[in-house]
Amino acid sequence: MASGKLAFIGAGQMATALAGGMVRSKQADARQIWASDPDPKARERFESAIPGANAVAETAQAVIDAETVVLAVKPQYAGEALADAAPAIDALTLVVSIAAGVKIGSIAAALPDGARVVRVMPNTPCLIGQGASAYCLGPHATSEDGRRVAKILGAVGMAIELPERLLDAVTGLSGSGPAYVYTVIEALTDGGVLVGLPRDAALRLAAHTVAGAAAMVIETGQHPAQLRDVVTSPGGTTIAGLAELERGGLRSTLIDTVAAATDRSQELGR
Ligand SMILES: NC(=O)C1=CN([C@@H]2O[C@H](COP(=O)(O)OP(=O)(O)OC[C@H]3O[C@@H](n4cnc5c(N)ncnc54)[C@H](OP(=O)(O)O)[C@@H]3O)[C@@H](O)[C@H]2O)C=CC1
Ligand SMILES: O=C(O)[C@@H]1CCC=N1
Repeated sequence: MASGKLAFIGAGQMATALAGGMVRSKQADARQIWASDPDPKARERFESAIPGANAVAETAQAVIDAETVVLAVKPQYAGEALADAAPAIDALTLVVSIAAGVKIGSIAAALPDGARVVRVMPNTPCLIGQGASAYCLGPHATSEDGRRVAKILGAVGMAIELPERLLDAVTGLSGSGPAYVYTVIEALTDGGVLVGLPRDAALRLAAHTVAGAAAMVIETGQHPAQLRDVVTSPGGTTIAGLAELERGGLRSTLIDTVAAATDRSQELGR
């Protein structure tokens, strides 16, 4: 990946997040990055977010001679995007799909026999090197392809390899997860405003509280319940807040949220 053309089909949010993260982490040279997108505004945004990168209307132009092709269109457009790319794909091309729900089998079926396919589910914090991704190798992808993908994803956050049957669950948890957490941060901020904090102070306190708590889980390796107990003084403020949180059903709502998003990912793959 340090050398070689990298082509994104679709120059939207996720292509921009991944390409931007890779350039920032020096995993890719911006001039080697190409993207195709029918939307001129998306092309403009991609090129201005990643100075030196090339965004074009035609997929054939973006993918020709690419070492790695990343399918980064909405799942509904995957078929047509792959049809445009297929003539330029051969055994030398590594095809990485980030499309939610779209199975390796259906990607491979749209490409020449023997295509090397890796399915990935990243998330938007890849843009700032804090992504959480999972990936799965297709039948013709090599262990070197696996190392390459792990290196790319590792440069923009953490990544784990999982069997393909679990990638819809990953989509429901970490792929979509940033949106849940933004909602939590926004709601905490509103709570702060309700009790008298200026909005900007409340937002900063809420976001850093979420970031700090997540870092505690990651860095201490302690169970979240143990860490919560340390915050929760007998007869204190936290237990008063937690009692209300349980009455509101946050825990079961979040469980149902992940399950609903996983179901939707499965539907997109049918
Ligand atoms: N957003 C996220 O947090 C995550 C998204 N994903 C997956 O990444 C993929 C991209 O999502 P996201 O970046 O959010 O979507 P976006 O809509 O931001 O980007 C997709 C882009 O692809 C363009 N496009 C449509 N058809 C084609 C085509 N045939 N050839 C080339 N470009 C095309 C779209 O143009 P137009 O708008 O005109 O249709 C759009 O600009 C999806 O499959 C999604 O499931 C995975 C993980 C996280
Ligand atoms: O909402 C979606 O479908 C995509 C997939 C994961 C995050 N965003």
